[in-house]
Amino acid sequence: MTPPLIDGKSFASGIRSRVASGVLALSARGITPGLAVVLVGEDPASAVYVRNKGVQTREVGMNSYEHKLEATTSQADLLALIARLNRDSDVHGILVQLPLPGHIDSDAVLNAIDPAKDVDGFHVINAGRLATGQKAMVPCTPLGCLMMLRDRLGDLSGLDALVIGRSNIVGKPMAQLLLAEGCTVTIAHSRSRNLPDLARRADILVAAVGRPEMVQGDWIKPGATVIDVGINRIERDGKPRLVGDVDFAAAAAVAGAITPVPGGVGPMTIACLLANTLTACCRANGLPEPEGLTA
Ligand SMILES: Nc1nc(=O)c2c([nH]1)NC[C@@H]1CN(c3ccc(C(=O)N[C@@H](CCC(=O)O)C(=O)O)cc3)C=[N+]21
Repeated sequence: MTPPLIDGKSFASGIRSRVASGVLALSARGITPGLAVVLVGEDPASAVYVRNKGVQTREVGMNSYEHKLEATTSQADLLALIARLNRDSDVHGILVQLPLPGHIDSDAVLNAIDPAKDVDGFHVINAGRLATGQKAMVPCTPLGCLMMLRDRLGDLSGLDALVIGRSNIVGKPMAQLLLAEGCTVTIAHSRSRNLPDLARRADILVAAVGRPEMVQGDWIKPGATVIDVGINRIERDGKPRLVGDVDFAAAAAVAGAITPVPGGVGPMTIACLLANTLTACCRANGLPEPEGLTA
């Protein structure tokens, strides 16, 4: 029996059409949400993301502002650009593509973004708001994972959730969201002991560890919902391939539901970036937030 696949691609397209309706409703008031993306230098992982993003921003009717800076750009120049975008009332969302070059202090840059425009949800204020149950901008990848989990499982309260990965951009905010949903949350990482045993207890398993196919089929509790956040470029049989952090074929034989890579979490991340930009724009204009697009 093949388990139900969670089709992130079609889920994301549903989110985008709801964002597009929200954008259309704003146009009656003469408001167009604007998203500014700042890229410093060139990183291959970032290139994947940026390729799809500009197109999709315009597709939902938003303005897209792209700022491409040299890899040698100084931190002061980058901070000056962010200050300008913070003041620009046409810009409702600001995303600074990570990773930044080594000579730049990422935390200083992320914390310079106006928290109200922080559509990535990486500002320490937004992390703190999320952790304390206050209205925050929620990081896009965990938000997309939560939407898919709610859609699949309905009420998540009381379920055992394992998050593998402790990054600020996925693992930690994912754990906060699941905790807020009433899950019993375990946060593990690549060096955790007894990872297979922890995994076997999990009704919800979120893999965001960045190790190709690390999660094995026999780690999966039968019927569990598996969310694979990993996007790893590997070579197999001499061909470049994109794989997740989960051994998909083996896990799919046991899981109740599973996200593929590609076509799972990735497309949802971009859709949630657009959702967050719409949310930020509504908040900035004192309008009610779009329903079903926030945490
Ligand atoms: N400030 C910041 N915020 C981010 O959210 C951010 C970032 N920096 N830096 C880079 C990573 C990477 N990332 C991806 C999002 C979607 C896909 C995606 O849509 N992937 C497709 C596959 C595309 C392909 O075929 O190569 C999929 O999974 O189906 C990939 C990667 C966001 N990131």
